[in-house]
Amino acid sequence: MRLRFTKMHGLGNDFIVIDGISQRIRLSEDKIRRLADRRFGVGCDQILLVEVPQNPDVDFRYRIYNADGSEVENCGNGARCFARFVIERKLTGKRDIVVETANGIMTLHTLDNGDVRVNMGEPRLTPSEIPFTADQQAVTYALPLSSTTLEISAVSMGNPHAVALVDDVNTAPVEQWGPEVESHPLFPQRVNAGFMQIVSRQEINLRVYERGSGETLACGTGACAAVVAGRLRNLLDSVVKVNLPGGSLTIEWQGEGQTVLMSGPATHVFHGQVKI
Ligand SMILES: N[C@H](CCC[C@H](N)C(=O)O)C(=O)O
Repeated sequence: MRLRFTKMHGLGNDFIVIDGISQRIRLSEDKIRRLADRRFGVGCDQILLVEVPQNPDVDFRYRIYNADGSEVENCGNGARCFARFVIERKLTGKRDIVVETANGIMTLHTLDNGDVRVNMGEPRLTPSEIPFTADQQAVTYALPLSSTTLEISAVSMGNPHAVALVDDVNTAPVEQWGPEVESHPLFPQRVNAGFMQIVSRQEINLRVYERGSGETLACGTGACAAVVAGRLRNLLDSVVKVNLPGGSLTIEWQGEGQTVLMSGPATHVFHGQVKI
């Protein structure tokens, strides 16, 4: 079949967005991997598949797939791109768009400057919710790797994140540590691995080796998880500029019991069709 899609990105974290309402499609893991392949396919970090909402109180529903074909619960950069997608296709005239993903319901707010602000919900910190194997909840945990032991925070933004502090993101061995953390046995559903450098109490540098996609130029849920981890360690204030290789996001978290707000850009690249 010929599949219509829209290519988009959030700070270089790139997506194939598919309208699964006007075109009936079943995405097998193999089809996802072929579409996401940067040489044999279109190429992307994740695929967003728009579906008819199950819940009458939401405007849209979409599913999220990593490049390796795994379906996931949440995607921060994808949420911003989704808002841009439905606005550009005139599927809504709303400034506040209520969407449903596997993680639950989120509100996407379009800002006057073209950016999108997403209420990412409350972070989950109990090991069973992440999921992470630990005797009890703690601010940090020791995570043994083959050549070192990392001190990580474990945070769920609907999807699991391990966040480690590094002195300099540019010299941190992300290529070596990332894959080991991603598939560490203490994370039964694997994990996104964030490497955070504290610049000040209002700014961090961050690299993320994403579960199912490898290192990306930006990770929205990873930026949220890093700020939560930094605040729990009393290293950050409530509004933080997060510098990722692809650009910067603003993350706000007032503390436990509060939701995390993420603001940043979403970019349309091109419309396309592909035979699958
Ligand atoms: N790789 C992530 C999903 C995409 C998250 C990221 N692209 C974002 O912007 O939050 C996971 O397996 O949980």
